[in-house]
Amino acid sequence: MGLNMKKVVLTTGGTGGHIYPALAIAKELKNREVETLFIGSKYRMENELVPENGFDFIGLDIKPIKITNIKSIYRLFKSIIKSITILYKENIDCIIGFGNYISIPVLIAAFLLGKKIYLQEQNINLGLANRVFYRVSQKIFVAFDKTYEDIPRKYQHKVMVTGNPLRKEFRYIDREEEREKLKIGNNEKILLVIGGSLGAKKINEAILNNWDELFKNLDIRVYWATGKNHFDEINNKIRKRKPNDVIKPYFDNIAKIMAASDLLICRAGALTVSEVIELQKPSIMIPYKSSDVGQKQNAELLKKIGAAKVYDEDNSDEAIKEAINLIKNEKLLKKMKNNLVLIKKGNSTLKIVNEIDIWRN
Ligand SMILES: CC(=O)N[C@H]1[C@@H](OP(=O)(O)OP(=O)(O)OC[C@H]2O[C@@H](n3ccc(=O)[nH]c3=O)[C@H](O)[C@@H]2O)O[C@H](CO)[C@@H](O)[C@@H]1O
Repeated sequence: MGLNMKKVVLTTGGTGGHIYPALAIAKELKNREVETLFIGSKYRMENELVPENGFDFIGLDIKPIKITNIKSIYRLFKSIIKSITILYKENIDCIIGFGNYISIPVLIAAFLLGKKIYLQEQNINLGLANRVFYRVSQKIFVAFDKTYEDIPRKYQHKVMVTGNPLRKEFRYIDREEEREKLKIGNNEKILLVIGGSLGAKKINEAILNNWDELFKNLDIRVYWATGKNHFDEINNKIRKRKPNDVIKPYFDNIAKIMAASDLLICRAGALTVSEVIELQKPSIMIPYKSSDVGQKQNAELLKKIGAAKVYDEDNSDEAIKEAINLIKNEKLLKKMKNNLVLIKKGNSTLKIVNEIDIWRN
């Protein structure tokens, strides 16, 4: 590693939705011979996902912050001090925060040390961490035009609408080629069922409730990611399945399956939404209920342009029934697909990396 190499810290964690965009940026930085270091929580999935992708990672003792709990405040304080030590020693050129509480102590440390801060927001609505820091950031890269509404006019010059950085596989992929590789018949319909990066209990239950009906539809092949924690239970419960159905805890090759699919049943996590837009896939979305994570707004955007049908968690059963009908309605599927062209954003990773100012330091 050269003495004069530039160095960028990426702080992120919690779920795939916050980590994958950071990995996409890190890969592009690596292409440009910029060093990177990830800082996240030692308790969450970044702890494995980041090193698996070949990047340096430091996991801190970070847990959700409860301001009424002394122990939680003490832990926050400790992670700020630790972050200051790390950032000081590493002599970094800038830091990029990807939202989530995990980024908070690291960004506080960066602010105290006067480091350049950039932010990336995956969701339509600005999340809590990004809400705290946009004032002191150089720029905030957002995925959707609507996010402007969450930022006062005074700070809007800091906003750049780039779309979400997606894994590279999503950019260079062809539906027909992937269908051929998966040996999908001409009349076969592919239904992809995924929760977020951790799976979705409600969606799983609804699929189980409607499994007999799905089984009867011989022309529907189901690809179902249950989430790692739910897999064993589900696998034991299902007695009959069509030979082509694929049930797994998680698909590592999701871009390929998504490209090959005709319809998705999914949560409305920001990354899933951006991937669905990029590959122009019709979907039935069942957003996660908690208002903290903004999935409802993400889903509404697609509904508004006629690209997705949206169901409340409590109506998940109906959503599955609708999917079984919709997947046979080629005319409507085509229309939904075409409506997505309107909001495609192009290569966000390049736009962001081009904009980061580390060369003048
Ligand atoms: C419960 C929760 O906190 N959810 C939040 C979390 O979502 P979460 O990380 O769960 O969901 P996202 O949709 O943003 O990302 C999921 C990612 O996992 C991938 N995937 C999924 C299943 C699979 O089998 N294989 C696979 O690769 C998807 O392709 C996608 O890239 O962060 C998002 C981004 O800030 C938010 O919008 C969500 O509200």
